Amino acid sequence: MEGQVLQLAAALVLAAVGCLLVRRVARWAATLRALSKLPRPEMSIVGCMDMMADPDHISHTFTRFANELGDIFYVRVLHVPMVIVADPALWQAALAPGIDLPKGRSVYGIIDQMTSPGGRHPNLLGHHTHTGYWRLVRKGVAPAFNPRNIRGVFPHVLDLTEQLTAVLYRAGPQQYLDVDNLLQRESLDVIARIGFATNFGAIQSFQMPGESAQQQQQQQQQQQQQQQGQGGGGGGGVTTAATPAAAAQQQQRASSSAAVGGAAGIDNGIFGVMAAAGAEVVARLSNPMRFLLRHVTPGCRKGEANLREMQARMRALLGDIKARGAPQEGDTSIAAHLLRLRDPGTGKAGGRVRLGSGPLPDERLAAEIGLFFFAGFETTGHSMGWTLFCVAQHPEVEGKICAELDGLGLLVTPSRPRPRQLEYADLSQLKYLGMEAMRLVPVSGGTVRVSPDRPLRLGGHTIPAGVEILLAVHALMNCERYWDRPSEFLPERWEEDQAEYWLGDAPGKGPAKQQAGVAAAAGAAADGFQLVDDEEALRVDAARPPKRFLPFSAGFRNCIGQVWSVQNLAKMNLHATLAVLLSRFSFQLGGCDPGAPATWHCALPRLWVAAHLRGPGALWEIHANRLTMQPKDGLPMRCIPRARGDGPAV
Ligand code: HEM
Repeated sequence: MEGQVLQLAAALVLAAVGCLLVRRVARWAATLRALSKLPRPEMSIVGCMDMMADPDHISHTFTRFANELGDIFYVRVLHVPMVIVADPALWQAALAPGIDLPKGRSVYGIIDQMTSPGGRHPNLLGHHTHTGYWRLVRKGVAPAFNPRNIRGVFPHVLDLTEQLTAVLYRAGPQQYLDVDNLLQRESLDVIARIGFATNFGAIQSFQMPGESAQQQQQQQQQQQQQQQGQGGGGGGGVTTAATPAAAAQQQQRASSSAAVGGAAGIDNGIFGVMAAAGAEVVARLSNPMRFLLRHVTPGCRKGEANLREMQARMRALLGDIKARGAPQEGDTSIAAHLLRLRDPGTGKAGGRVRLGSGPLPDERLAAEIGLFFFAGFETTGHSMGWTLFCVAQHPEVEGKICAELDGLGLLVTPSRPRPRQLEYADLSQLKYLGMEAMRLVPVSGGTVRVSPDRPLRLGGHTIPAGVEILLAVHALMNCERYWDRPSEFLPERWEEDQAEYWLGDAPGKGPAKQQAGVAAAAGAAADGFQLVDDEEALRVDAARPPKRFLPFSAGFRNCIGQVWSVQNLAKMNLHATLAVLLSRFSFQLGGCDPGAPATWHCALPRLWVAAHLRGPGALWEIHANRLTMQPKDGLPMRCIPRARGDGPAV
């Protein structure tokens, strides 16, 4: 009798599992049937394996598909379909307030695994916009990034830039340095300093090629003493305050530096810890089995250990912050805003997160701190690196930047070896830095959303429920339909009025007709995006032409480092650092120069970059297996001080 009951139970369980499987397979088949009306690139049965085997970066692959197939198409990642969108109007529609599609878990779930053990405490980035948790954190922390606060932390950025230039001066003009690595370190130190009043010492722990650890330590000590002596001034060629604003800035820099300068720093190895954790995220994205095998195979165990190490560092940093006591009233750092977060007590906390009435629990705070570093340092560092990469290959552009800096009295020249110091107000005068390299080589892949629990009309196509949609930023900003000569580095394109917007005319076919463009964009938006059964809910602001330049994404879920449209953290750091670097140095790429060490040459020349970025024979690879778009083997450059008079003619 007992045996029969067991058999019956087993049969029922099997039947239930079978039903579930059949339903899943039927749903999957229906999804593919519905998507089959969308264009799809030719692929073998294993779908994305072809893309993974493709040595090109996935962002370039999607741009190529967008040029060939149109603004919306789909690919299969093994059996899982993903819709790719490259059209500005559809981007605008998908991110419009009131629509704002939920985030796709296949990507953000893995980022959660980096910031909390097993991804148990999802961070800000992956939460749905409509959850109480996302609103609480985003609204609570955004003021740290408002223009007044960003202006206030400008002296810190200058101070760290001085540390960076000190490394370059120390290296001398003959040495090749991995400038991309240094710029990431600078961005990491900036976030640590201004966000968490902590000295990570990532710039100072940069090891010069051929330098022993002992020599490096001595250099660090010397540099620290020098900074304390100068009140944080650093070792560059520019320390003179020419205006009262600069004098006040210098004073502020001295006190800001002193505020953190004495702190020992969590650990100099932090840069390596962050990089190893980032690498594991990427490994899990291409192979989600790594999570399941995290305690089994040696490789997966190591990857898990790297994530745990990063989490431990973030918990240690939180402990350090809490040990300072409750944040002061005027403290506008990210840390202070995080510590002040309280559940408003609406009882409407969304998702799986239940907020109590007290402060956020430590594990959530540590996860958010980890996210701010993860989201901010590589993105900003590589964006600066790519700008120098492009500028180094375009002497005419470098000449224009120098002319701009010279006009402001900021350029180091043989006759002006100690120009005045960069001021916050100068940043808005620098028109030539920034945008074009971010368009051509956007570091972020875009944003991954998912069609909600009802089918979606997008660009005239029906997308079934639960399908992930990649708003592909490289495709958007490099598509031939929306840009004139998209694969060329042409900073002058930003001199045109409204260059950020897609105004409707096909590029290269006559002047943009704004009115017609707006109408076309509005038509596409209204027509192109509705929930099948809820059109009214998805009205799009037809008056606005859609943007075609969105490196920071858009809408509610745009980058918090870019939350205000004026100078914000990402842009301020990028502009200030590049202005200081280019006013003092000319950068020469390794690989363009017969004197460059052979190890910097790519073994297999990847001609995409050479062809597209017009490098004079530069054999550069973009790392195909990284989340952010980054140079494969770093960015070897010689940094030639301008005061020697061997920079470009201005
Ligand atoms: C050039 C530099 C940067 C670029 C290109 C960039 C780009 C982006 C993009 C595209 C997103 C949306 C991601 C998605 O939906 O998947 C994003 C979100 C975010 N970024 Fe940035 N970012 C930069 C710098 C920073 C900095 C400096 C910080 C802060 C220290 C930061 C913090 C964040 C956060 C917290 C989010 C999530 C916001 C939310 O979901 O509400 N980013 N960023």
